[in-house]
Amino acid sequence: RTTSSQSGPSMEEASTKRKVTHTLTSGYSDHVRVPNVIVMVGLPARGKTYISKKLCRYLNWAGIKTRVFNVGEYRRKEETACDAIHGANAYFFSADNEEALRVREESARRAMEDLCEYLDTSKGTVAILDATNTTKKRRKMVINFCQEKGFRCFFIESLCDDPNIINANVTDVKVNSPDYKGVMSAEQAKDDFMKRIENYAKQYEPLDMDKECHLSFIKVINAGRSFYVNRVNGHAQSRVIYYLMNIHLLPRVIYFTRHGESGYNRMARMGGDSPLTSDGDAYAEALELFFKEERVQDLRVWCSQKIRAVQTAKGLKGVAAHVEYWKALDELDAGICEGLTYEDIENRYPKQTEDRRRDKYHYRFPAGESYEDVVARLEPVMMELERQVYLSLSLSLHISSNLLQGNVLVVSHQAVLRCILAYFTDRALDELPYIDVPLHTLIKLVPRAYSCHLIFYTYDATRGIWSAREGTLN
Ligand SMILES: O=c1[nH]cnc2c1c(-c1ccc(Cl)cc1)cn2-c1ccccc1
Repeated sequence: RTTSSQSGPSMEEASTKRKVTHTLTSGYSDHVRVPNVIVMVGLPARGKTYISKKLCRYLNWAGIKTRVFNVGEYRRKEETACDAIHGANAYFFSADNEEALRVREESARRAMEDLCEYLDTSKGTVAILDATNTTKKRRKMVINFCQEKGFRCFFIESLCDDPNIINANVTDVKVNSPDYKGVMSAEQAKDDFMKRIENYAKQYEPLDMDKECHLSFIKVINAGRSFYVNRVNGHAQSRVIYYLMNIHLLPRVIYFTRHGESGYNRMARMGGDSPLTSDGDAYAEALELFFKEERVQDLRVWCSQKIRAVQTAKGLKGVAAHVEYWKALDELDAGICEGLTYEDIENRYPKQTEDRRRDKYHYRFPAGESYEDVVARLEPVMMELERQVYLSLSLSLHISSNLLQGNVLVVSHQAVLRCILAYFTDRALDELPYIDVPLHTLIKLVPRAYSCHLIFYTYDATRGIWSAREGTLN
């Protein structure tokens, strides 16, 4: 049985033939998993791919298996197959180019086929159809397809008339797109792309608040400055809306570090609440110097409530605008294994050790937590991280641009930072518990359009010097 939040079942609800079954995941979120198709709507350069990729990364991190189906990529495959480079020619996207229309129809069909296979074989719960879908005719086709299959349909339309944002998009993303790379100069590519937008604009029918009011959709206006929401259905859709209302466009820097070395680290004991060693203290001092020199404006420090983390952040009161302590940032609770060495655990609890080795992400310590539990309790932190600059973005639109620097330093623990970094780097959940997060290493994360840039600063306590490297997480 599917429930609908608004009065009476909506059209696609009534026709949903698929019997909804409860799929108990790891007992944490036994939500009803109706396959959802999220359908992007909007002109080119409205951030549809940006939203699709970011949403996909967030839902997977939250344990909701999701995949993006980008029709442009199918078209490019089609073009390579027939050895053409239509994409680098705005005329390809005009409505009166018969041959082009056929290629585009074919690519949309292939994308829908793969999307259907993904949901039908339960590889995933949410599929995101990343395409313009700018006419009622096209949207009707998608709705009929979903009805036949018993998939729930949810539209995300991105409307944007702010030239600054569109320019940022075309400059950041479009000029580097495979359509243009190596085919023409950035200037020509930008020009051609603006013509491509024109071609779509002629046929564009925005989601009609009256004639399409039976559909479930959200209109995002000007990169999240305002929203219009219609007929939200079920768990996945409400998570999507909650997330969209917290993400923003603005790149800002986020720093991460574990606490300095603690007494328990030195004794190879798990968890506990031990203070820093002398090396740990040296790291805390070096961190203070680092941020004095880095001259980060309006730095906010978010710290766990463990002694070793509080001591690590102690010196930052002078350089940070604000230091706050989150229990949600405390280390994974090892329950009955708290305070034991890894050796003790292997000797005393061989079965637990084997269970953990087999599935480290879902394994929960008796009277303790699993990585999955830590991910769930971190969600408010992630939202606040995203919202943090979002607020200053809206503030800055009325006050001044220097408020944009909503930079945050997170002082936490190995397991917690693995969960947070997996979110930003789109790491698979089964790899998450093995991400390398060494002590005395400050990680600087600079978000980009579709990825993020990482810099690792390692402090050598004996020689008292920092060394930096750019790169990816191991
Ligand atoms: O609304 C847009 N219009 C044009 N461009 C856009 C957006 C958004 C955006 C959309 C919705 C939300 Cl909730 C947040 C951001 C992101 N971008 C983007 C900008 C630069 C590079 C890559 C993507």
